Parts: sequence; structure tokens; C-alpha cells
Amino acid sequence: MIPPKAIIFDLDGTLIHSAPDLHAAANVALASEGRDPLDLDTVISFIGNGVDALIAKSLDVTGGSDAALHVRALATFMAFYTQNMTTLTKAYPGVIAALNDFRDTGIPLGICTNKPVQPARDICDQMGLTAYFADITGAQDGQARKPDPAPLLASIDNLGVDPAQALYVGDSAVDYHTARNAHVSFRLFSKGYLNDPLPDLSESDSFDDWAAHGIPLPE
Ligand SMILES: O=C(O)COP(=O)(O)O
Ligand SMILES: [Mg+2]
Repeated sequence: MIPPKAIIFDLDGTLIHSAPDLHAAANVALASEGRDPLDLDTVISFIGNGVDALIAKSLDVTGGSDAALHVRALATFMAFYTQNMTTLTKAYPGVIAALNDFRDTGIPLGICTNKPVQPARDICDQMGLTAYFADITGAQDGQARKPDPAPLLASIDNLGVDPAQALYVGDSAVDYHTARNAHVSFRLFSKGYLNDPLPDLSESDSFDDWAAHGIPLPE
């Protein structure tokens, strides 16, 4: 692998362990509808396709859903989550040191997440991450989400590099397929929220510790 000219990261399950706050907000939304709470691992298995999918799956497994219920539960979820996005959330060990190393090379860094863009930006602000990133691309109403390649290609375009020279780092099958669809190199952080196995991904394209990410850097 040659050193990338830009690195774009997924957010949830890649840079930050955000599931505990997503779990808490999901259970507030479920409780407001008289539903039983879900355990953390179940909520983790619902992360990766955005908040709409998280709410839909949470309602499905606790008694079903309809359009009005979905809208209400999503609103309750967002009202709580936007006030509690970094209460339990932490950067994975080694992430800050790795970001410092990447930044020191001078190559541009970005985030491409299926989390709605404003919460993604607010979380980065609250966690002191914003200054590392020249671009933060998140989900927006009416716009394609990962695994559609559009958001990743938009983020790479904002960084001003050719997709062939960029690297995407993510934790899920959604991220892997996004990179494939965009013809962008991919590395998997395997200690995030990987729900489906990735049989086509070679072992050497995966890491489980940010202190040993294996991303080659320019001198
Ligand atoms: O919000 C989600 O479901 C996933 O967010 P991510 O794309 O940062 O992993
Ligand atoms: Mg993720």
C-alpha cells in the first residue's frame, strides 16, 4: 500500500465508541412508547445505517412500528441524544495519537458518517476533534447515504484529492461496500461495530488497535 494523499474516517465505531450514548437514547425513546429496553449489544447490531434504521430496528424487535410511531420515537431519540451525545462516548484508545501523526504529515483528513451531519459536527466539537478535519460529511435529508458512494466521493472532493489516492477507514460492512462502490482503498478497524463478516477483505487490510493501524504515511 502506498501512502495515501488523504484519509477519510467513519465516525461511530471507528474513531469513537459512541454506542453507549446511542443505546441510552434508544432506550429513552422506547420507554416513551411503553417498550422494553434493549441491551447494548443489540443496539450495537443496529448501528451503521443511520439513526432512521436504528429506530426502525429498535421498534421492530420490541413490538413493531408504524409511520407515526416511527416519527415520534425518532423525535424523542434525537431530543435526548442531542443533549447527551458525549456523556458516555469516548475516542478509542490510540485514536488521538494516530490523528496527531496523520496531521503532522500535512495530508488532509475527513470524516464520512451516516450519523446526521449536525450531531456529527457537534460531537467532534465536544470531543476536541474538529480541528483535525478539513471536512465532516454526514447524513442529510434527501441525500444518499453510505453504502452509496456519493457521500464518500463528496468528502474526498472537499479534500481536493483524487479518489484513487484516498483511503477510507471504517468499522462496518457498510463502510467496506461504500469504499468498494467509490473505488477507494479501505482499511477496517475490527474492534468497532462490525455486524457482518467481510469474507473478501484480506487480513492485512484490517487492524484492531489504533496504536498499530498500519497506514503508511508520507515522510
Ligand atoms: O449512525 C450510524 O448508524 C452509523 O454512523 P457511522 O457511519 O459513523 O458508523
Ligand atoms: Mg461506523
